[in-house]
Amino acid sequence: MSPIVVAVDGPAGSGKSSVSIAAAERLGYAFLDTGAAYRALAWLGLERGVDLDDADAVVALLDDFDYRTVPGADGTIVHIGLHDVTTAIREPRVSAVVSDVARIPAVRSALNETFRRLIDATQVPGIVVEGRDITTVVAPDAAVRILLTASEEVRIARRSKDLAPAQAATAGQLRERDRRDAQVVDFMTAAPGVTTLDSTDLDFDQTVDAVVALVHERTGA
Ligand SMILES: Nc1ncnc2c1ncn2[C@@H]1O[C@H](COP(=O)(O)OP(=O)(O)OP(=O)(O)O)[C@@H](O)[C@H]1O
Ligand SMILES: Nc1ccn([C@@H]2O[C@H](COP(=O)(O)O)[C@@H](O)[C@H]2O)c(=O)n1
Repeated sequence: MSPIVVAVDGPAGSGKSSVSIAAAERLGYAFLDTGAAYRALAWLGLERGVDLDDADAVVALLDDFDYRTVPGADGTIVHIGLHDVTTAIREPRVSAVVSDVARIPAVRSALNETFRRLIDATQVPGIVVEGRDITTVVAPDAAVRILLTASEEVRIARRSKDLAPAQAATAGQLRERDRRDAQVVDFMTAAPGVTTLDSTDLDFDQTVDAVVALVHERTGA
């Protein structure tokens, strides 16, 4: 049977991963972080010294992109081949270039196919899938579609807390990443049928509660 899909989109630092992981756990659902795949491909490009402005060279990386994920206690454990890149793909140097990879249409179609395969293979009743174009492109027919937002100021402040003091200045990087990503997909305005959840004035638990309540309301489960 097809899983219940909860699609969550939103800008950088809006809480998509952390809130989706917690909501999935409460619901007994699986979780899919689509940004991790874009980050892993960008990481591979950096490792290989590929010019990420060269679309053909980036697309060629897909032939050798052995991307694997395993659910971990704090989120998704990401491997490329035998190499654990879970931490490396979150480094500011990857965040700084991931949009270059994500703007390439052939990359988007290939990764979207991967995401749909992973969704179809879900072994539990549902899956929370988060990214930028899940509500609109990857799973537009999802049972629950959410645009998770928060003011830019609050998102930067939350992100600063995640980073080591030496890296705190890079929290502002998310503004530039949003600007570039928004040229490719619209994750700032809710498409028809998508519910906007603004967490600016909500704490973490209140935000998770709101997602879980919406899933119960929409699915009756
Ligand atoms: N409602 C909230 N109140 C306080 N902190 C929150 C809230 N939602 C998320 N956070 C915190 O904000 C930070 C950013 O969240 P998270 O990494 O989940 O965002 P994201 O949208 O997945 O970001 P990115 O797109 O950059 O990967 C985390 O430290 C998370 O715990
Ligand atoms: N559906 C998606 C998901 C992500 N991206 C790109 O990946 C980058 C990293 O995503 P995070 O969720 O980990 O921040 C993001 O900045 C986008 O460039 C995407 O295009 N579509």
